[in-house]
Order: sequence, then structure tokens, then C-alpha cells
Amino acid sequence: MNSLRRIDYMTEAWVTLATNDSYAVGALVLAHSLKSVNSTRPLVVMITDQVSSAMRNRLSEVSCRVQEVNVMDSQDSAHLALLARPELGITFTKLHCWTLTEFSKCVFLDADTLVIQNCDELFDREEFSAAADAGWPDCFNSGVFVFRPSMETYGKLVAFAVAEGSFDGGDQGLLNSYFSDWATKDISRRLPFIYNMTASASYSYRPAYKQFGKNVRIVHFIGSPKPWQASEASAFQNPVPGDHIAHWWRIFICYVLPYLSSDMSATLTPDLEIPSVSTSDLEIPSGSTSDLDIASISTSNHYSFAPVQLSSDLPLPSTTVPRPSFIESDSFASDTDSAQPEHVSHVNLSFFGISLVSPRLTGVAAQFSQLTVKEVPEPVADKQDEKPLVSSPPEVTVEAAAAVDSGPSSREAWEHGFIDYTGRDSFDNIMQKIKKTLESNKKP
Ligand SMILES: O=c1ccn([C@@H]2O[C@H](COP(=O)(O)OP(=O)(O)O[C@H]3O[C@H](CO)[C@@H](O)[C@H](O)[C@H]3O)[C@@H](O)[C@H]2O)c(=O)[nH]1
Ligand SMILES: [Mn+2]
Repeated sequence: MNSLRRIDYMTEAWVTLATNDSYAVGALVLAHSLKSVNSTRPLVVMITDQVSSAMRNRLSEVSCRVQEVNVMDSQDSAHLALLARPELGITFTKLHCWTLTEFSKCVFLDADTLVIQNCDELFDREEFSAAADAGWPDCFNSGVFVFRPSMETYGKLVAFAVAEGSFDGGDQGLLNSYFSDWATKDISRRLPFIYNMTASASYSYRPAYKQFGKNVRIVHFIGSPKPWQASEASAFQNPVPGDHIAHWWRIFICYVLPYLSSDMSATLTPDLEIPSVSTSDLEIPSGSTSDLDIASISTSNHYSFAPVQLSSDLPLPSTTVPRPSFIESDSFASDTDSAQPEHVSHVNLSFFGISLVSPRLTGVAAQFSQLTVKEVPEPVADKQDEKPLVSSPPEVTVEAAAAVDSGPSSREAWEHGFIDYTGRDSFDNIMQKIKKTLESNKKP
């Protein structure tokens, strides 16, 4: 790769696609994940007319452009049936990314990807670069690829699609047939797997994940359910590791959920009952609000994380999300070293009426303490036309609780980054706690 290449930040961009509000939730989390790793390139979100105007507004806040494109559909139910994914014909819409010709080079990211470490070096690669598909490594996975927008290429791809179709009914089959020399022609076009790690890889080849997992840059939640399909969250129990899902959810809860409104047809879980609590019921800490400092909140106070409803002087999280603590690289030492507030021994994060008590969420709250305010929300008045989805915002209650269910030693382990993702701190354990809490809430 040419290290002297002139980096043209203005003409290089990440590109994603959302044809409905559900995938748009994925795109929002993806956008925040890119910000959290300080990517120098902006994000373009391609949408279709199915995406609600409220969701378009949210997308425009986190991207440099929201580009409406026409739906393209392979209409190839026979091949899609082989994949058992009848909905994927619409992924032909992805081909529109080649029409973004004001950009010289782009990296396409599926809306179900999550960037967990900076990977701007992908822009040093050439069209067409992609990583192997874990299911058939002689094919590439089309969830992450480097391309050069060009109307000529776009025309050829569409003509090819009409003439040849796709062997899997989706864009991946089509693109693999079109860029058929990907596997053999030039090794530099074969992206390392760390740029498109399908979550399943971490359990199908565990030792490799243990050895190389810390290098992973982009996680891809292929197949279904997607992380935002929360009603099916139980499907994320072992063997799918919970750490990446949990990271997706951390971003979702902190940076996406508080801004959603009811006119977005987001597929939030129907299992959760949304309580109606007015903001006046919430106790909000007084004092300095320029920094969100959980350590300054006394043990009995409540901190309310409610950027949509309360715009005046409540602190907001920055769009900088701390790196996931499971990344063990030395270069992140400053993140993990920062002192955790000592009296935060037990965090009770309740949202949608669910109380979660877990060391994982102690981590979430501890991360709040590292955040500084960088973005100011639009005034409430601007959003009056949008009815908040939640009348009560997510609420974080910090207590110096005597009884920490996981015990002090496991809590300390958590706080020092030793997290037992497969056992004590596994996602299914947290899900069990959610269920238990829900059940106990139901009891009169
Ligand atoms: O209704 C839909 C379906 C898909 N997408 C977009 O298309 C992408 C691909 O769909 P996805 O559900 O993520 O597919 P995967 O489960 O990742 O399955 C594989 O197969 C697809 C079809 O070939 C490829 O597009 C994917 O890259 C490949 O990983 C999504 O991420 C979205 O960006 C939508 O916007 N709306
Ligand atoms: Mn995908």
C-alpha cells in the first residue's frame, strides 16, 4: 500500500444502507460506533422511501448525507429461499452506492456492523476489497467492502444483475459473480477477517478468537436476529458471545434510544412495557452540568439521562463512546486506567421499567464518568412535532448498595477489565436478570 497516498478526507466516505426504520436503528448505532473510534471519514446513509421522516432526521444528525435511493429488488425468491432469508432481495438496493460519484473512494458497511476500533486504513485499499465469508471463504462477505463510485461500474452491475441474477438472491451472490477474480487476482483485495468478523466466528473457532479477537476492528451481526430485534434477545444466549452484542446495546441505550420517538416504527421489543412517568417525577441532580460526572452524584440521588425531554442544563453524553473494555490492547491503557468512582459499587440502570443490576452495567455507568459534553441537542421546541417514544427517559440510579449480587471480588474484576464473558458476566446471565426483574415487577 502506498503510504504517500494523498488522503482526501473530503472525498472519501463510509456508506451504509437502511431501507426501513428497523435497519436505520442499526445505521444509527453504526454511526455512533464510527464516531467513537474517531474516524476521519464521514458517513453517507442511503435510505429508501420507507424510512420515516423522524428517522431521517436522526440519521442526518449522525451522517454527512442521507441519500434517498430507489428500491431495487432481486425478486429472486427461489435463491433467497436457499438462504432462508426472503427479505434479502432488497439488498440489491446496495448497488446504488456506486452512484455516489462525488466521492472518490468509499467503504460500504452493512447496517448490522459495528466498528469497535479505528480502521480508516481501509481507505488505502482499492476496489474491490472485501473479507472472506466465514461460510464459504472462497467468496467474500458483502457486508464490508471498499469500492470506487462510478456510474460506469453501476451500469455494468445492474446489467449483470438483469442478465445473470444472483446465486443467493441477494447482493452478495451478485457481487461475488461480478468481482469473480477477488479470491485469486490480488491478495491485497482480500481484507483480513478482523475487518468483517462475523460474530459466529468467535465460537466456531474459539482458540483463534482468543488469539486474535483483540485485533478485531469491525463486527458483523450476520443472519438473524439482529441486535435490535430485542424481543429475540434470548437468541443471543451462548454460544454467541455477549460482549459485542453488549457493546452494540451500550451505544444503543446511551446514544440512540433517548432520541427515538414514537413515529419511528423501530422494532423495539414488544415484551417491554413502557411505563408512563412524567419528567417531573424524576429527581435530577443539581449543580454543575457541563461534565457528566457520576462520582459527584450522591448515593441517594438519581441521574436522569433524558436529552430529548430536558434540554436546558442537563448534561449530555458526548458522541465519544469509550472503547469496549474487552479490547486488551496497550494503546487503550489510558481508557482502562482512569479511576472508577469508588463509591459506585452498585448500579441500577432502569429503562422501560426494567431494572438491571449487574457488573456489566456498573461498567456502563463508570463509562459515563469519562464522558464530557461535546454536542448540544436541538432545543425541545424543535422536536415538538415528535412525540417521545418513552415518556420516561432511561434512568440511571447510583447506589452504594450493600448487596452487590455478584460480590465485591467479581465487581473489582469487572472494573479492572477482567470480564468473564462466557460465565458470570455473560449476556445470557444479564438476560436472566432482566427476566427475573420483569417477573418480580409483575407480582403485585
Ligand atoms: O430489509 C432490509 C434488508 C437489508 N438492508 C440492508 O442490507 C444489508 C444486508 O442485509 P443483512 O440483513 O445485513 O444481511 P446479512 O445477514 O448480513 O447477510 C448476508 O447476505 C446479504 C445478502 O446477500 C448481504 O447483503 C450481506 O452483506 C451478507 O452478510 C443490511 O445490513 C442493511 O444495510 C436493509 O436496509 N433493509
Ligand atoms: Mn449484514
